[in-house]
Amino acid sequence: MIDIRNFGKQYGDFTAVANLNLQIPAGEMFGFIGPNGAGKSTTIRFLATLLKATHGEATINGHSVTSDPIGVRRSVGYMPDNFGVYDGMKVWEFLDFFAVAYQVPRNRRKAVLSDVLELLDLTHKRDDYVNGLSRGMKQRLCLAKTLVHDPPVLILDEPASGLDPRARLEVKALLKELRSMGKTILISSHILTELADCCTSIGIIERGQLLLHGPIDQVYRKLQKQRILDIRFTGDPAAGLSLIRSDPNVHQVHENSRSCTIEYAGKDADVQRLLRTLTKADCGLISFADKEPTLEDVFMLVTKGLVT
Ligand SMILES: Nc1ncnc2c1ncn2[C@@H]1O[C@H](COP(=O)(O)OP(=O)(O)OP(=O)(O)O)[C@@H](O)[C@H]1O
Repeated sequence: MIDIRNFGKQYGDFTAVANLNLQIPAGEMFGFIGPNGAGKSTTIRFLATLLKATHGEATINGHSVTSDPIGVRRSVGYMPDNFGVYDGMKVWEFLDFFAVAYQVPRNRRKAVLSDVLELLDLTHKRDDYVNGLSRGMKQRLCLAKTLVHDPPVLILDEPASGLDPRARLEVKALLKELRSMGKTILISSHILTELADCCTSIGIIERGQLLLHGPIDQVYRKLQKQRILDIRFTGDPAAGLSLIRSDPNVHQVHENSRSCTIEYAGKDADVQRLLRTLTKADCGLISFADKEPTLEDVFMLVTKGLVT
């Protein structure tokens, strides 16, 4: 369980994070989502006991980040957004180094390393030099080192950044496997779709403010009052667009050459009425879709203040 109470961080006059309150129950995979500079790493570094808060407190599995940092470090596997690897070190030496640092008993180290290498599909790279690994493998190795002391909680700062689509999928599959092993996982990203199908709950942060958080289905439900309509026309969309704009439930219209995406606040009956109006008007309507909101949509709506 991760419990953050009233966390705030100031850099001089600048507020990087303001009064953040967040509880993540054990066994969750929590997606911490926000654009660049939103305050994700600041919060994560505080949880990893690497940054002093201006105010507030957090506990991880009952250990206070401020008064029991050693207890926190024993419970947490932390993967930073930027990590260094050491020249002239082999993959197994890198992991062994962290196993020693985390006081894994000598007689268990060999087995732990072999398990972790197996889990991360790095066994065949055991004797390779770390600095010769591809970026994706380095990333996997960094994830491997967060697991050597078998922590119940993983805090991962953008673990898939800079990876190609296939390597991203591999990281996602791994995270799912770690969750099925009972780990509580906090993972940050500025790419929403990356987290859509593996997180159980999400929080959206922007400019240091946590705008929305909760179980993923709850966040989707909140969105239902705001829907996205995707409308296409065969020819000039001007006539259709003018009808669309006259509907009071239309919040915003994003136009393309022969289609538009609408942020719409109406209920099912209103959507049906708009569809009927467009069909009757003979304005070249060729498709009309009431889209399932994606996480991207949630993010855009929340950060624009349309969903609270
Ligand atoms: N040491 C520092 N001194 C001054 N400002 C800082 C410092 N560290 C972070 N900031 C500022 O605090 C804000 C939050 O930064 P943070 O790194 O937490 O964002 P982030 O959400 O992790 O972004 P990214 O996705 O780019 O990593 C940013 O505006 C950043 O410039």
